[in-house]
Amino acid sequence: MDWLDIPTLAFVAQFASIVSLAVFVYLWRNNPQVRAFAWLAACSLSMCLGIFLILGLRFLPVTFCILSGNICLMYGGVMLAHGTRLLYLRPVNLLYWLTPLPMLCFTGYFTLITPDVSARVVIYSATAVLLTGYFAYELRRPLHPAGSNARIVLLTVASIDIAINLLRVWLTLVHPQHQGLLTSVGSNATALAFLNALLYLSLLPLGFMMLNDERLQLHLQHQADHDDLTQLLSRRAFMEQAEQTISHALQRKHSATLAIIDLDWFKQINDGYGHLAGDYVLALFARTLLRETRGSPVLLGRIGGEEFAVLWPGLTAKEASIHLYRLQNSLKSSPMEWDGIPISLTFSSGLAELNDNQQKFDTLYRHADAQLYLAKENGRDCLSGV
Ligand SMILES: Nc1nc2c(ncn2[C@@H]2O[C@H](COP(=O)(O)OP(=O)(O)OP(=O)(O)O)[C@@H](O)[C@H]2O)c(=O)[nH]1
Repeated sequence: MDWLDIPTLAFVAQFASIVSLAVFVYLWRNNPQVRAFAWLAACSLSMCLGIFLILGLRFLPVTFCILSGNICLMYGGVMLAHGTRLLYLRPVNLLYWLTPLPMLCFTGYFTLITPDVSARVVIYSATAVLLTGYFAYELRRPLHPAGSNARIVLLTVASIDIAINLLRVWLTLVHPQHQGLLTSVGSNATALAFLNALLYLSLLPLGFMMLNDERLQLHLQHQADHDDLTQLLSRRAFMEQAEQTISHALQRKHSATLAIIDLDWFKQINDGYGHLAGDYVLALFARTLLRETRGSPVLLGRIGGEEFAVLWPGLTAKEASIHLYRLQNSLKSSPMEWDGIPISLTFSSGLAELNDNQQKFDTLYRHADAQLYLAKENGRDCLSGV
C-alpha cells in the first residue's frame, strides 16, 4: 500500500496519541495532577514513536530538528492548557486545549510529511508563534497574588520564544532549501529549534510549582468562602456572589428571586436536645435544601445562625416557591431523628423578586427580610412574598 509509508505512520501515531490524550484528559479533567501527567505522558509517547520511526531512516539532523520542534510545540500545549488553568483559578475551558490541537496536528502533518523542508520549518515556527502569542495574550488577565512572579517569567519566556521562532521563519525564508523529505535544514534553524525546546523544558518545574500553589490557593479560598457546618456559602461569599448574579441578571433582562429562610423555634431544639443536636439539624437541613433546589442554577448560603439564603437567577418568585414548597413537604414527610427521637422542623421564608422597583441586591435583600418578618408574624411555617 503506497500511502502506508513511514512518515504517514508517524503522523498517524502522533495524531492518535493526541486524540487519546484528549479523551484521557477530558475524562479526568477534574484532577489537575492527572491532566499534567497526561500531557507529559502523551508528549513522551509521541516523542518515542517519533524517534523510533524516524531514527529508522538514519537522517539524524532532520530527526533532531523535528523532535525539538515537536517538543517545543507539545510543551507549548502543556503551558497553554495548564498555564491558563493554573493562573486564572477557573476550571479549564475545553476550548483552551482543543484550540491548539488542530494546530498541533496540522504542524505534525507538515513536519513529517511535506517534501518541502523550508515549508515545514516555516509552518511549525509560525504555529509556535501563534500558540505562544495566544498563551501570552491569556496572561493579560489578573493573576492570583502568588502567581505574579510566574507571570513575569512566563511572559519573558513567551517573548523569547516568539523572537526565536520569528528568527527561524526569517532564516528559513532567506535560505530556503527545497529538497527531499528528510533532508537537513540549515544548521542555524536547527540550533534555534533546540534552544526553543530547552526554553520550554525549563518551564516545566515552574508549571509544577504553580500546580501545587493553585491547589493550596483553591483549598484556602474554599475554606474562606464556605461555612464549616453546612458547606454552603458563608454570609460574605453569598453577598458578594449574589450581587454579581443580580447584576448579570439585570444586564440580560432576566428575572431573579431571593428567598431568606429562617428555621422556626430553633432555640427550642437547642434547649431540648442540646447544641450538638442543633448542629446536626442545621447540617441536615442544608443537605435537604441542596437536594430540593437541585436542577436549577442557584446560589445557597448560610447567612446567620439558623438563617439561610437562596438566590435563583432566571426564576420568578412563583417558580422559586415551588422549590420551597418541595422543601417544606420533604421536611414533613421524612422528619429528622436525633438519638432515635423524631425532631419536627419547619421554616418560614420571605421572597423578593427582581422588578422595576427592586433593581439592586440591597433592596431585594431588605424586601425579602421584610417578607420573612411577615411570615413569622403570620404564625411561621409559611412563605411570604410569592
Ligand atoms: N446548635 C447551634 N445553634 C445555633 C447556631 N447558631 C445559632 N444558633 C442558635 O439558634 C437559636 C436562634 O434562636 P432565635 O433567634 O430565638 O430563633 P428561633 O428559636 O428559631 O425562633 P424564631 O426564629 O422566632 O422562630 C439561638 O438559640 C442560637 O443559639 C449554631 O451554629 N449551632
